[in-house]
Amino acid sequence: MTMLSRALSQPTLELTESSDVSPTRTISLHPCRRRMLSSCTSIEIIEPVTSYIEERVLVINTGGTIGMTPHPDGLSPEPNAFVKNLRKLPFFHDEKYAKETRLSEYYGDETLVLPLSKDKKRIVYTILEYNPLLDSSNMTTEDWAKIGKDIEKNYESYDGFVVLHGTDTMAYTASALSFMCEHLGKPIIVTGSQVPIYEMRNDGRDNLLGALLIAGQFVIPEVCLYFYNKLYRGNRTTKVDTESFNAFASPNLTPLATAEVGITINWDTVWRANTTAKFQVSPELNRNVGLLRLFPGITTATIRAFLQPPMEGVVLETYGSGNAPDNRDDLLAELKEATCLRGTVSPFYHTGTVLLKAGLIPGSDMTPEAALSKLSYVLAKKDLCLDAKKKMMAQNLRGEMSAELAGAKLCMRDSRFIQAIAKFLSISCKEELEAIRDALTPSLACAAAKTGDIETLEALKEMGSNLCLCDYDGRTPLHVAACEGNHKVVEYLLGLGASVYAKDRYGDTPLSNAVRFRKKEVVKLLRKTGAHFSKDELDEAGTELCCLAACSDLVGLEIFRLAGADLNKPGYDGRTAIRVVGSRDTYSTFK
Ligand SMILES: NC(=O)C[C@H](N)C(=O)O
Repeated sequence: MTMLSRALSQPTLELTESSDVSPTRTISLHPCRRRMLSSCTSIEIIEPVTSYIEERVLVINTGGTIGMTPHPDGLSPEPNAFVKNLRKLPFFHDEKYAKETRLSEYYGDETLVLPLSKDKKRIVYTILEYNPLLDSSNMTTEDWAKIGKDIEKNYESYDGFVVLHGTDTMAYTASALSFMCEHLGKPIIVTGSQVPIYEMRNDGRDNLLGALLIAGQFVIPEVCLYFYNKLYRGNRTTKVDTESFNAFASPNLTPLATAEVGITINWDTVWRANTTAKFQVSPELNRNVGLLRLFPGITTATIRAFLQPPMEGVVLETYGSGNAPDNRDDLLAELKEATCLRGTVSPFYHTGTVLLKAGLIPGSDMTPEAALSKLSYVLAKKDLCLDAKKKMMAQNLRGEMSAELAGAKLCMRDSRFIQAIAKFLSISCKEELEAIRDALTPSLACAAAKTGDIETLEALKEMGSNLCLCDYDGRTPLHVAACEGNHKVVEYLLGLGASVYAKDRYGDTPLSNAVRFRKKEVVKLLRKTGAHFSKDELDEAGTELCCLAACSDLVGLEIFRLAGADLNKPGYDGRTAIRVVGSRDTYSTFK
């Protein structure tokens, strides 16, 4: 039997399952094999291609030095050159795999594939190039909104997003995107370079490769900035150097990841939205905002002029830890008149408290870029009154400022269980204790999720463990709870920011698990949180729906429908599930 005829015969072999309690049996063709089958016109022998998990990344190329070439007036972006050039570089495109799996026929010429990663994943990436490509100094809030809307439009088709961008205003764009992208569950990584990727010595290749590998392999639900082997939270960054490859700093937050011999993710630092709402983009931004930096001798006339309409909000950059002159009543009176936000605050000095008394909102340790874009985002919220907007400004929305430590937290070192293991293994240093914690707690949490034991999950959380982490098989407590249909546990984990996009080693998400085990209520809950089938699962659904229809498995069909599958999607032979049913009674029940 050829690979093709074996694959085609599977649907009929799998048609028999239809009970309410047993899992839905589905045929899972690897994306590359499905591509090969879909482009076949006649039966032919297909050489086996080893199946690895494919992850899809959308690269939005907005411009910047990374894709610039020299022109008489200096460097400027070169249109329609980027993909062509990457295609020629073997570490950016595996031509052999692409040919064998008919990548271009399926996804188009703008899609390339990286060589197999160390973690045995294939990153298939599509480049969406903007026209015109921009030097980032020319970017406006409209460009930020366009990026946001494109991500929203393509959100369900990709596992992660990379935004290629100039470095000059990259920290502003990353900050703005972090606020505009509400309830984000997938990585968005902004990157670029100091030297064009076309030059012999450049930083663009490393930056792009690192960003692609992280966006394709790790579910970091944040807008990040990747530069010079470090992944930062985007709204914590600022450009600090125009000459060095190490152009960005994150002054008040350690990197989320470092890419050295291996890629190490600092999961404890990753920000997770504690919401169970679906991803959406709020592209509206208020442009009547400003950034005013205090300097010795600033006049009240300058401040007054700055605060004139149409100005609706101002970020005040102060001295040191949030100080301003306390001997300048004229200046304080001007500020009192306005509603401002200042960059950082410490009630340590009298010169610091005067601004609080003048009614300004403390900005904690936000960067000016983050404070300004946050203000612009918050002021654009039409349905909020001024007080609500002020409150929102003081809240930590996307990890843009350091949270106050809410009392001493029980840590792993206090756990008798871990202590006993540490003693047994003669371990005492913090790093080793944390390594034990990280190795053991995902499995313990999965076990608790299986039995619906929220108390144990809570205890593990109290001990400092991250309930969103996966075990040795890539399975998270959410996967397990979804399989078991433990609705309460699923709700609890989603509330802690567990990712509905986490994939286990077989490429399964909590949603595909809930569908397989027919956990209808969990499917509904996961969908409410934004979970969706991947493009490949949707493409494959037609055949699976036909299988279910052939044995009148209404429960299975209903679960697929709830999970977002289109009942009109044709199967491998062009027939839809509705045609397969053939009986009016059955048809009317699931129409
Ligand atoms: N390195 C760079 O990308 C600088 C360039 N002027 C830009 O911001 O687009």
